[in-house]
Amino acid sequence: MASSSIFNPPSSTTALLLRRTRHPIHVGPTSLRFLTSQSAPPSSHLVSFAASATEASVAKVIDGKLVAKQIRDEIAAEVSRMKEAVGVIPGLAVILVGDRKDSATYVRNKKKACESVGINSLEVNLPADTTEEQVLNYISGYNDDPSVHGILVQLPLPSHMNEQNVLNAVRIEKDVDGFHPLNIGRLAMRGREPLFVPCTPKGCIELLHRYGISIKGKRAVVIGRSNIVGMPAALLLQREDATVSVVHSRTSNPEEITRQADIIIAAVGQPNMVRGSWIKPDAVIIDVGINPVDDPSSSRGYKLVGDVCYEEAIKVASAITPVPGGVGPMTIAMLLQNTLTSAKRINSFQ
Ligand SMILES: Nc1nc(=O)c2c([nH]1)NC[C@@H]1CN(c3ccc(C(=O)N[C@@H](CCC(=O)O)C(=O)O)cc3)C=[N+]21
Repeated sequence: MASSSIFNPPSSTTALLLRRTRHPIHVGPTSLRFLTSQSAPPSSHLVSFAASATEASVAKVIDGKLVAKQIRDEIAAEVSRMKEAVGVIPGLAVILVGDRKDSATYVRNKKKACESVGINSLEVNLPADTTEEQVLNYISGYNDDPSVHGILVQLPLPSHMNEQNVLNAVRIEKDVDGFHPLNIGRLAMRGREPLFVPCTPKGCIELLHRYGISIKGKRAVVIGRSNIVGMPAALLLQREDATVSVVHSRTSNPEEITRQADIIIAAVGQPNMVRGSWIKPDAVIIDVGINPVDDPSSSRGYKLVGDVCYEEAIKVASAITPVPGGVGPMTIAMLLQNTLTSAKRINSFQ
């Protein structure tokens, strides 16, 4: 498998990152797969440890929580630099309609994340029976508010609302979710640049970059074709010169197609759907799914699992994102990054 390893030698940033992660790995022209061991052996033992490698190996865990923290630190430094230089503090407005518990949790996490980097957050919570017109009024107010650089309408919206109308109303210069059709259109076109890229797919690609995993020329399979993850993820991978297939609910042979992938991005919302048998040895797996499943042993009564069967995948893949602690924290970090980018652009600050 060494010759088909999709890893490149890491940049210095990556090397730093890898050193701080749980598993020591040898990075270089050969494969990154290494021995089964959840706990890292001391580095001085690594050689003999690796030399005895014969059978079972386990994927490297891609630590989204750690990378997200690094990115938040970088953003915090930029936010204070901008504040000192031009006196502007980036502002993010979040509109939440209805009382879905998961949405409320996400919005709370976004607010906390804003605070942690010095971004101002404005939040409006509207009852489920709010009219579309009222939501449009809020958007229009934030569109015109110079202290707001990003506007996020938490999805899903209540069913009586036309999501398309609402998303189209966000000024493209403040569309930090990257959901405006003009931003998506530019993402799809060669030679064009969107103002913003959707946060979750952007976070997936950022993880690959920061772990030194090359995308160019690789076979990528995206499982799921949603507007917010699957579709933009496929577009982004294609922009990165991958050869991309999209597997969806009407695909007749999803397992066979997925098994050809060097890189898998799973975003379907089906717990443990992708089994070990779907995965080519040494593939890299980015698991976007965040699915609650019953777990009586947990204090919450449930636990979160991905779209990929982690226990099986970790034995086959070369690297994998965990759930939680993988893509989720990256989504929020990319939202903060988009908000900072927006504030810089609006104020012509480099
Ligand atoms: N307009 C809009 N933009 C969004 O970006 C958007 C949205 N609507 N609607 C809902 C989804 C979902 N989403 C998540 C963000 C972070 C975590 C996250 O940080 N999860 C953590 C913690 C999970 C936990 O323990 O609860 C983790 O995976 O480690 C999860 C999910 C953003 N979304």
